[in-house]
Amino acid sequence: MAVRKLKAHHMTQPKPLSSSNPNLEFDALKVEHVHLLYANLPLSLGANLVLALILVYVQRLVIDPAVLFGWFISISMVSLWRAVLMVRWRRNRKGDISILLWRFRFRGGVIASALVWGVGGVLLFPEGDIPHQVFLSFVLAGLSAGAVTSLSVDRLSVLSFLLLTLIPLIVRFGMEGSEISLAMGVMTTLFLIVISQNASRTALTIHENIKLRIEASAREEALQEGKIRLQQLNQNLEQLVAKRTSALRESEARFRFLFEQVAVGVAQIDTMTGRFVRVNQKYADIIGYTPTEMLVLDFQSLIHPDDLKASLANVERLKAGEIREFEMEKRLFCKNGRDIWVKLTVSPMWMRGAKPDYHIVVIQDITGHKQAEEQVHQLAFYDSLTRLPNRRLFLDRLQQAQVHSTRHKTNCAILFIDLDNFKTLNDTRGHDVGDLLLIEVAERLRSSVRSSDTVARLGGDEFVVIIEGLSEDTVPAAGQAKDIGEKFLASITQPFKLQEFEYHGSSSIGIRLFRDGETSIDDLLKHADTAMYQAKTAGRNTLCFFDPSMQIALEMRTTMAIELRQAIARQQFKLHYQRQVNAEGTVVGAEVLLRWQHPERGMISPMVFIPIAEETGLIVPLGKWVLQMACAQLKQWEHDPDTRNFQLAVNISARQFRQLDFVDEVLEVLRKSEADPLKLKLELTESLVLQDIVHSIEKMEILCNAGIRFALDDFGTGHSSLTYLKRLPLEQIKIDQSFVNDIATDPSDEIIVRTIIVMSNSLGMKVIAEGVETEDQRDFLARNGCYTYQGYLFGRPMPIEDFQKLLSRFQKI
Ligand SMILES: Nc1nc2c(ncn2[C@@H]2O[C@H](COP(=O)(O)O[C@H]3[C@@H](O)[C@H](n4cnc5c(=O)[nH]c(N)nc54)O[C@@H]3COP(=O)(O)O)[C@@H](O)[C@H]2O)c(=O)[nH]1
Repeated sequence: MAVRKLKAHHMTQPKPLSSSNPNLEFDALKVEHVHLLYANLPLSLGANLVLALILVYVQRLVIDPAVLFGWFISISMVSLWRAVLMVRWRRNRKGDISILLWRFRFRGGVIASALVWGVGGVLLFPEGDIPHQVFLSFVLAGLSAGAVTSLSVDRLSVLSFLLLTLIPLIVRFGMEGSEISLAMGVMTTLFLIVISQNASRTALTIHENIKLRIEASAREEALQEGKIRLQQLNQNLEQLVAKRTSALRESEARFRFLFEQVAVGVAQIDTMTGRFVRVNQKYADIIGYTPTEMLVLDFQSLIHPDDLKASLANVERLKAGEIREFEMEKRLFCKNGRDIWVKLTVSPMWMRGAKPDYHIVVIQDITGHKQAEEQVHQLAFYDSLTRLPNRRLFLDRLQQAQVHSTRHKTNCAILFIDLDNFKTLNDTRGHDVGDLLLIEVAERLRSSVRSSDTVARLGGDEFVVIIEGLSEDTVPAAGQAKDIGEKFLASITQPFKLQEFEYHGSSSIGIRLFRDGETSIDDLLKHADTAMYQAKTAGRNTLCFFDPSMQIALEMRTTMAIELRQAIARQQFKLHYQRQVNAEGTVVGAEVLLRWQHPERGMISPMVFIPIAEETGLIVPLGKWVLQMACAQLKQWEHDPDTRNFQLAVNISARQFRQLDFVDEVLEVLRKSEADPLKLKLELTESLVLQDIVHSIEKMEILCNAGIRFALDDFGTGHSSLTYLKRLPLEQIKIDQSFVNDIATDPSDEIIVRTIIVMSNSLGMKVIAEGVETEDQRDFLARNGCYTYQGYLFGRPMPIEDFQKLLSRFQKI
């Protein structure tokens, strides 16, 4: 019987059955027991009544009818009660009455019935009438045997029935006292024992059977339930999958609709290949391709080169997870080759791993905005006629130039340019022609400067130019500014073709040099304007500096440059020789130093004229002359045993060294003079060598191979570095006099000098100190390993005659 059915008999709250739950199993057992008991009851009651009737009928002859009647009524009442019980069980078994109560009631009925039968075994026992006694025994034994079958489901019921039914009979047989009665009693007792045992065993067997059945049912039930649950789960799962699939389809449809209908361009790009994976129509339309054409393109190839770096940097940051998305404005190339401005947003899309698999790119064509912006910018910052920056932008650039000059310590200049007689042209030829002149002047100014310089129009015929990155020193910077100003003057004096007529114009230029932020930009502009008016007053077509001393210095410079040129031809240059001595004070050589003997101004320092000679290029012939003189002197010294081993140091300027034929020229001078190259020492400065280290080394090595020696002049004042020092073919390092000056007083100079000496020694280079003026300085240098000196302590630079005279007088000091 299925457990589900068993549960129906259970009058308590139905509970799920499980073989693993012993309580539930026990409940089910009881239910089954009670059910079987009541199920067997109709037959049992029927048999009871039939047997009672037969018994009463057979015993009527030997037992008092009243007893018989009374007993029969009793058994009938008991049977009736049990029948009622059975009917109620059938009706009410699903009610709320405990199964134990039903079992109790049943047992009550059994006991009552057994008691009546047991009483019957005494009352209906005919004394001395063996056949009727046997019959009675037979009925009761039969009844007991029947009870074993119908009651053995419940051991208590069956045993109590057997005991209560048979024991009175056994007692009665015993009371009879006859041999046969006693034998019958013994036999009935044996029967009782045997049948009780059987009943017990049957009860056990039935119990086990039911238990097995229940367990099997429970297992089957559990299996069935599992199956049902699985089916339900499966069903739920299918429903869920169906729901999700439909949601996904819906979302996909929505996405596709959005992707296609959205008013911006959307594309999906493979992060690995940079290729377009999916492109909506709008995207393709913006850049003039079809979506299919775009699938063979990679995103990078469409980006304008100017925006590529910034774009790739953003993509890298996105890939690295540094940013969640980025937005930028950039240019993309269209299919027709033109570029457009787009506002672009890129966000990552993950499918598999930690790194994004795709990028979603959204673009909006903002070319129109950009053009409008550009127009607004042009109107705000540019002069509409000449397209030059206007006053606003000029002031901004001027501010930037100030910052730049402060940071880099370079000079800048403002050139204020005003066209001469512009008003007359305007009045006579009309504004259109005037405008044409302004446009043309703007173009000429623009083409005369570097793109980094600013040419602006302030209004009318006033132009301003900002020149940045001029020399650090004021006078050379002024010279550079003047050169540019003169270029402008010359350019504007070139004829202009204005419509059909040729116009000859000129301009006046005011120059204001500036170096840091001390002067306000308004003042700078005013100063340049003032200088321009000075130029106008000076007769136009000219330029003026705001600072008159600058003008004077420049003029002097110009004069000196002219005079320098003449000085070579007029042989106004002389060479002075300054001795170089060793630790013992013995002269080991000299440095040649150029002097300009000016007929009016007297002796001019090389500090003054060498920079001008450099600027004008005159240093090249001048330097060659110095070299020729030095080599001739060396050749001469060869004849004297006292001077034969002298080395002569010659200063080489940067411009001279940079000449393409410098090496050939030096070798040529040496060859012609027949001087010993080993005695010639060329002094190069650190900055000169570092300007172009590769070519410097190249040239030095060729000359070195020819026997010429090199010394590094002014060492310590530049960017001294071991790395380059090791690469240079140097014989000697010259400690700059600025360090020597203060070695006694400045501890840091002391350290620098010591370091230079140690470094030179470790690199296997000789070291010489220049500017040695005191014995203390010499002693300090000697103590620290420098044994060659040059300076006023040993002798000032002097003409060769004095040098020779002194040589013969004091070989030692
Ligand atoms: N390219 C060339 N440059 C040259 C040449 N001749 C000179 N110069 C360079 O001009 C700079 C100034 O030279 P000068 O005025 O001659 O000064 C030199 C010495 O007079 C001076 N000196 C020497 N000893 C002392 C001293 O004890 N005290 C002191 N205050 N000054 C002293 O030092 C100058 C030597 O400098 P250096 O060349 O670095 O050894 C100078 O830079 C010259 O290089 C030339 O023909 N060509």
